[in-house]
Amino acid sequence: MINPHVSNETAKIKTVVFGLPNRGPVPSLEEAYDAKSYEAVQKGNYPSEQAVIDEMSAVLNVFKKYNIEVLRPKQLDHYNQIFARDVSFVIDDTLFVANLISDRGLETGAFEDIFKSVGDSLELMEAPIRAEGGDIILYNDILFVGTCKKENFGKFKTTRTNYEAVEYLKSRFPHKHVIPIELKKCDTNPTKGILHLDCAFQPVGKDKAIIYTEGFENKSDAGLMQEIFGKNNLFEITPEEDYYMNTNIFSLSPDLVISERNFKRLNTHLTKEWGIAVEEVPYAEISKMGGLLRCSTMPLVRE
Ligand SMILES: NC(=O)NCCC[C@H](N)C(=O)O
Repeated sequence: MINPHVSNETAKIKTVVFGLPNRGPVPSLEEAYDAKSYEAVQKGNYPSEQAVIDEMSAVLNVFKKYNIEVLRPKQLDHYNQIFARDVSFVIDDTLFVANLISDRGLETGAFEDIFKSVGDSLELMEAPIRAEGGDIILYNDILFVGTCKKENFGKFKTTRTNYEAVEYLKSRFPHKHVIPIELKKCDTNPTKGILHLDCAFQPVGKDKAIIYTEGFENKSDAGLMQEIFGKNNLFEITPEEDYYMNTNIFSLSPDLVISERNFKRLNTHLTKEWGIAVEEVPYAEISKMGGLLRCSTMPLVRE
């Protein structure tokens, strides 16, 4: 029996669910459900099965090095199971089952044993609520929820978390400040839209964050982040860095992260300016499917 517990993005990780290195068949343009996959299909450079296996093995080695307990979903046939983050998410002591986009619907069943392992600490997000873990970002008494302009929900495949989810989480966690962040959306051009909130923002350390404010629909949300974290505690990334998903690293503790080896400016800032050690891994191929390190990890227990 596991007692799920996560209240922020950075406390020492004990147990993590890590996606499987199955990328499924290469989708057609019509089947792609995020802009980076769309672009990779269009350009003919969708990652190979072997590249995905190699990149995820490098992350597994880091988990092993730090004695982190790793759980895996059950393997499905011919299905993309890399991005465990979105399938479910822990808020405080409850494991929520996401209500995923239907294109990813089979991923939930593959988590059955993980859901069973938490006993009664399980709760379903049901229609009309739509929510995916990439949009849920915890910062202790603050809960950031990535969403989009109300009139855009359902018009894009990259709209995954709706205002019904925001309202539900407000009532479910009355002691938390639930802050919706509207994201720009575009299904075909990754430079014009943001899939999930963790593709434009993530707290690191104890009081800092990596941020891409150009991905936010409202300028006021950039101001709000400055109020919460303070200007010097925000590392603003460039459009090019966002294209490669620099916000989407994974914290093992407040002073240790796993990051992509090509994120030179970010990794230098983390180590030299913020005293956060970086385990560098190759993950650039996986980024072509619209997710990176946060997206493929789902923390079940942090300290
Ligand atoms: N949290 C995330 O941003 N997850 C990445 C999911 C990528 C996947 N291709 C999707 O569109 O759902």
